[in-house]
Amino acid sequence: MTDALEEPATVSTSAPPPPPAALSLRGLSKRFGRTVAVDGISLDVPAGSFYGVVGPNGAGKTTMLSMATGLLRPDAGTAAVSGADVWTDPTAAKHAMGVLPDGVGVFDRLTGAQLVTYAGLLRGMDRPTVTARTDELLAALDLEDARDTLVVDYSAGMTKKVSLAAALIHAPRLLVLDEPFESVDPVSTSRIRQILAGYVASGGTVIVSSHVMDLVQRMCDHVAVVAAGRVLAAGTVDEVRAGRSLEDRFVELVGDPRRAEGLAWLRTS
Ligand SMILES: Nc1ncnc2c1ncn2[C@@H]1O[C@H](COP(=O)(O)OP(=O)(O)OP(=O)(O)O)[C@@H](O)[C@H]1O
Repeated sequence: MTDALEEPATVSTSAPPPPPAALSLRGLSKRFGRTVAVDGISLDVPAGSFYGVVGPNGAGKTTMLSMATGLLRPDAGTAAVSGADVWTDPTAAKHAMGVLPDGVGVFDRLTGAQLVTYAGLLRGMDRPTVTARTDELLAALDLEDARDTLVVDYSAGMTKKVSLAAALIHAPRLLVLDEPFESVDPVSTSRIRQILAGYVASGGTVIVSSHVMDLVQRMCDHVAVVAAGRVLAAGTVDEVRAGRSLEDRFVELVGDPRRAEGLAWLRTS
């Protein structure tokens, strides 16, 4: 009797497919009257990245992020969160995402604690979990003393922080934060950076828009430079800055044609 020959183990040589991008934009476009705010933007934000979006005033950052998060319907193009289309599969896409929009009103006749609690209950979370997380978030963002103050009486920075808490409460896998540090004091900025760094280290993805190049260079691992509704450069921070500071590279990419012109009347001597 002969021993049966063992079947050779089959070794697959094909690598597993890469995970879908945390956020994938294809040909996003938006026009307001004659103003082209976003002009066919395509961008992939890798899962697990800390992604900065920078650009001059009026570049189209808020319009792009609003379309990417389902707040503004695009004229053309698509946005998908971990493969779920934001407009045709909004439940799945929005479940995976926490959003801090810029310039969108909050329910400011609620107290800070009520606003964060409301955000958690709206996400279908149970009340004990919402209560515990609300307390933790308000403490982490230094809002404990203001928890029972109406948001309408908050400062701009406090409103930003309570809105961030509302975006975080359901522990989404993707955070989209439009200008999260605007009006926020340095201690709170540092605290928020720590929270976000820990979140990325645990596998979350953060997208932040900011005008503070130094902050983006230190905090983010990827960056996109947007101007006039288009992406001028995108990649890792080191790729985009190409050996210079991000600020120098930004000015080089975006240009500053009016730098030395005019305002002679403002010079006192
Ligand atoms: N609702 C709107 N109606 C008309 N025009 C708009 C509207 N929203 C934005 N725009 C225009 O679209 C362009 C892009 O604006 P957007 O707010 O997206 O820029 P941004 O990069 O976020 O600017 P900033 O850095 O100043 O916040 C600007 O020219 C702006 O005036």
